[in-house]
This record gives sequence, structure tokens and C-alpha cells, in this order.
Amino acid sequence: MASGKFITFEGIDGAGKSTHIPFVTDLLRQRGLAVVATREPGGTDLGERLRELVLHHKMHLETEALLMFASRREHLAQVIEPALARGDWVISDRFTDATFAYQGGGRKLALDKLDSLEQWVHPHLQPDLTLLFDVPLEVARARLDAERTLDKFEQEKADFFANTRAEYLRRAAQFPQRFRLIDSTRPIPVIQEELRAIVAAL
Ligand SMILES: Nc1ncnc2c1ncn2[C@@H]1O[C@H](COP(=O)(O)OP(=O)(O)OP(=O)(O)O)[C@@H](O)[C@H]1O
Ligand SMILES: Cc1cn([C@H]2C[C@H](O)[C@@H](COP(=O)(O)O)O2)c(=O)[nH]c1=O
Repeated sequence: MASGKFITFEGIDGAGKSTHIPFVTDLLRQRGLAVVATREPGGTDLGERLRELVLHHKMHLETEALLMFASRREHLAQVIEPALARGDWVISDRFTDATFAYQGGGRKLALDKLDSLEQWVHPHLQPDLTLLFDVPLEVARARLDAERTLDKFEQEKADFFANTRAEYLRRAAQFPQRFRLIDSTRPIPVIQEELRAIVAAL
């Protein structure tokens, strides 16, 4: 049976990742592949309830990290692992790199605690490809301000996002075989051409 791949989209809020998920999903489906598009936190009934909590309620930073991994455990069990076992492709709007970037980089939770949670929750699974949409903070902020009511994370200050972005970039350098850094300051059609080439090479 053909084996599906696990692709994750990452970046600070407003970087543009959600804009490109339908495009990549369609590219894969045009090739006849079965694609499951999902997101974190969320992706299951329970995960969506946890999402509502973590995006809108203040809590201790460890509670926040644990809820991210609780949502992920359910997501893996109900959606990601069964899809990959069927041979489907999975596209997830965020995964564990987001916890390292936001709770580790942004909130300064010790990275070894996150390493332990990752080892517990998905010791043998990593994305095959992580697309990191990267923009300067002011670009991301301007995009967000233009369009919606901000959630708890989106209301964070510039320092938080500087640290979040730095942790994403650190992980991209640490795992170069899995990450592709996408310069998301460029026009959408230019980024789409790069994504088309990346998908074609998979
Ligand atoms: N390359 C781009 N050039 C100009 N505007 C863009 C670009 N990419 C995305 N945008 C716009 O920026 C806004 C935020 O984009 P999007 O929702 O995709 O970001 P995101 O990274 O998914 O953010 P979040 O994680 O907060 O959902 C949208 O209005 C989108 O149309
Ligand atoms: C998975 C994950 C997410 N977050 C944060 C990052 C974003 O601010 C929100 C999700 O919103 P989006 O618009 O759907 O991207 O949650 C986090 O802090 N830690 C995580 O592990």
C-alpha cells in the first residue's frame, strides 16, 4: 500500500500558513492522493473543546503545555495515526514544533520538559515535512490587526513573538532534513510556486 506523508504547517500568528493549506491540499488531491487536513490545538471533538480553553482562558504555563499535548494525544489516536495507517496524507495546521515555539520560546517553559512530553506522546512519529512560514513580527501583526478579534496568544506582546519566532528558527536549524523555511513576506502567488515545487519533489 502507498504510504502517506505527514506534513505540518508552522509559523507565528499571521505568518500566512492557513492561507496556503487549501492550496497544498488541492495540489495533493489533484494527484489522486487521499488527504486529511486538520489542525492543532483541535482536530477532534475533545481537542476543539481544549482549543477553546487554551485560546481564551488564562492558565499556568505548564497547564497550557499539558493541554496542548493532551489535545495532541487525542488527535494522534483518533485522526493522525489512523490516517497514516490507511496510507492517507495528513496536513496539520501546527503540531509539536508549535509547543516548543510558543510554550518553550514564547513562555520560557524549560525545553527538557517539552522533550519529555514529546517522548511520552509521540516517541516514534515526526512530520515528514514541516513548512515554516517566516515573517518579521511587524508584518505578522499588521496582517492580524487587519482582519479579526485577537485570541489570547495573538494579544501577546512583541517580545513573546520575537522569542516564539526565534525558537521556530532554532528548530529549523536543528532539524534541517525536515524543515523548509518559507519567506512569507513575498506575494501569495510566488509562495504558491515554491510550494508547488516542494510538493512535486516529495
Ligand atoms: N504572502 C502574503 N501576502 C499578503 N498577505 C498575506 C500573505 N499571506 C497571508 N496573508 C494574509 O494575512 C492574513 C493572515 O494569514 P493567515 O490566516 O494565513 O495566517 P496564519 O499564519 O494562519 O495565522 P494564525 O496562525 O493566527 O491563524 C490573512 O488576511 C491573509 O490573507
Ligand atoms: C499547537 C499549538 C498552538 N499554540 C497556539 C498558536 C496559536 O496562537 C494558537 C492556534 O491558533 P491558529 O490560529 O489556529 O494557529 O495556539 C500554542 O501555543 N501551542 C501549541 O502547541
